[in-house]
Amino acid sequence: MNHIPSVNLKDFISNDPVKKQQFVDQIGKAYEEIGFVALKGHFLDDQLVDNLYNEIKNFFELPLETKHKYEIEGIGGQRGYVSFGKESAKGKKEGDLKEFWHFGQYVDDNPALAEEYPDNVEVKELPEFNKVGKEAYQMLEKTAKYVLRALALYLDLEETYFDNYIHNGNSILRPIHYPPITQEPKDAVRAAAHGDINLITLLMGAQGKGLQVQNHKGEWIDAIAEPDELMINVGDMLSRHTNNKLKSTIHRVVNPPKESWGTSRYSIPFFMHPVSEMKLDVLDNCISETNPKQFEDITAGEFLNERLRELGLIK
Ligand SMILES: O=C(O)CCC(=O)C(=O)O
Ligand SMILES: [Fe+2]
Repeated sequence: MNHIPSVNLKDFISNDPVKKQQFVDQIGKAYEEIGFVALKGHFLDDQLVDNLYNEIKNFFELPLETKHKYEIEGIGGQRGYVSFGKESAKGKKEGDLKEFWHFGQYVDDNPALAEEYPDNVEVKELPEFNKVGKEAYQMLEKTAKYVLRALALYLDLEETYFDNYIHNGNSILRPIHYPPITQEPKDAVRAAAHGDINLITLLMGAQGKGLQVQNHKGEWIDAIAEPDELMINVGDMLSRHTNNKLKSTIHRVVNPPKESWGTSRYSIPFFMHPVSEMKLDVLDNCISETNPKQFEDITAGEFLNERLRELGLIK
């Protein structure tokens, strides 16, 4: 496969059972082969998308000393600002050429969990920043819930199988700024090759060149979305849970050609996580003689901690 298939979530949400089943089959097949789809018909409207880009551009343009105020020690970068070069892909020593922000879950019906998650960080200089971030978070979460319902059906589970695991899940909205490149980057890239940690990722901002996905032949293919599409991929948690029936595909963000070094890239992934207690143990119906169990039993919380350590975000 040398392109990313496109699907429309409206087909799934429609009351037409034929269209609904077609969506399930299309996304399931795409995730068994390339692990990515471009998705139309999501719940983000244009105004919200514009507002979010404005807010995050304004944030990243703040003076470094202001941004540093929002870099919180001791929480593995799980909320607030993470400065340039701090995160490196698993197994790589050079930091990625990016800075980013993390919005986390908004819990209002479970005091114990509200206590467990770090608080979201308020940006004082930008009065609309947190409101817009929260709205985008919740619309992406809603979109992800339907995508997971389709995948549950594809996996012969109850349609609402994931609903309880993702309610109040430990998901993260990560606006990323890849600044202009000002000196020879040597081995450093905007985002080195990696697989995502979480269940699924919904990515805003894949409209320009930069994001590349490795197909099963090992070739890098460009992943470019239409203006109204989100790029949505399988992460390692879902790949483990399905015994790699659904593929968490390695992807990267390459540096632009030298004549475009002066331009920034902004992208905004939403990493859909379940609650920490969810068991990622391989589903029985994904084990067979030809595909024996490939992964040890582990919870989502344990798996996340293991990976944050490998990324250099916790010690
Ligand atoms: O910036 C992008 O387009 C992709 C970023 C990404 O893959 C990630 O943050 O996991
Ligand atoms: Fe990624």
